[in-house]
Amino acid sequence: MKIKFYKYQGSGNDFIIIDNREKAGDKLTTKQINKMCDRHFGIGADGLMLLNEKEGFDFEMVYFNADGNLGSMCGNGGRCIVQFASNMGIKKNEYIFSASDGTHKAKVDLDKQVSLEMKDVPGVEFSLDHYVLNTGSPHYVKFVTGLEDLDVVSEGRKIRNNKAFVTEGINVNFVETIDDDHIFVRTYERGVEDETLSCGTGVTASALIAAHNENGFNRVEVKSKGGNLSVEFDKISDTKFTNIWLSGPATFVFSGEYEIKAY
Ligand SMILES: N[C@H](CCC[C@H](N)C(=O)O)C(=O)O
Repeated sequence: MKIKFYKYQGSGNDFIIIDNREKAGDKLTTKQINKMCDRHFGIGADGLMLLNEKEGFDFEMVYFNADGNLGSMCGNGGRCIVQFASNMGIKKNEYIFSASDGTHKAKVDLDKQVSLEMKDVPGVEFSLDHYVLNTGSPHYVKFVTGLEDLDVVSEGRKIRNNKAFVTEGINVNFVETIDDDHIFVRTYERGVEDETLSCGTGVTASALIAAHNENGFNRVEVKSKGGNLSVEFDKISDTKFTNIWLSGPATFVFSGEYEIKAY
């Protein structure tokens, strides 16, 4: 059986998207999704998304990690699926869609940048050398220097697999401060079990922790290996954030048909 797919990328975080309004992707198994995301035997991607119809929303986003399992919220994926919806003829000034962590608003700018409202962050756990918070997905944030040369895969994997996180998994972000309102972020992603070129929920988590204004409005520019993003938010206190918007490019790359094997 063949399935039509679309490939998108948002700051180098790349996704397969399936228009599932006619339920073409409903029966995909974990193994099939994993194979489609495989960079040697499949299309290649960090994750796969289904765009579903949902009553009361412009659409629903269902996100799978490259390992084929359902993931939690994906910030770059969310921005890509909004661009996809727009390209598929779902035109809105402001999108409202449903995802694993709740309702999201989004906007596509004239220059095709996509801004996505992330869920509020009600709490942050502080530890001696790192922070843990949930921006739709769970994130570990650690400030470092010399990030360009850090072995993110082995350092990230160690943290992701330590006793506290091994069962649920966690995404691990290493952050270097460039100046007051610029940071550089590299992320080891659970479910991909590798470094990705950018992780939207990770960039968001890192920006919240790096906020330069004590309270009130903040804007943090974030460099990732795959491109630049910005995060705007209102900081209520050191642990509470609201009105969080992640913005950056989200681009169609190619489309095609994939031959699905029976696994
Ligand atoms: N790449 C994604 C994060 C996916 C989260 C996933 N790795 C999980 O923890 O289930 C992003 O742009 O936010």
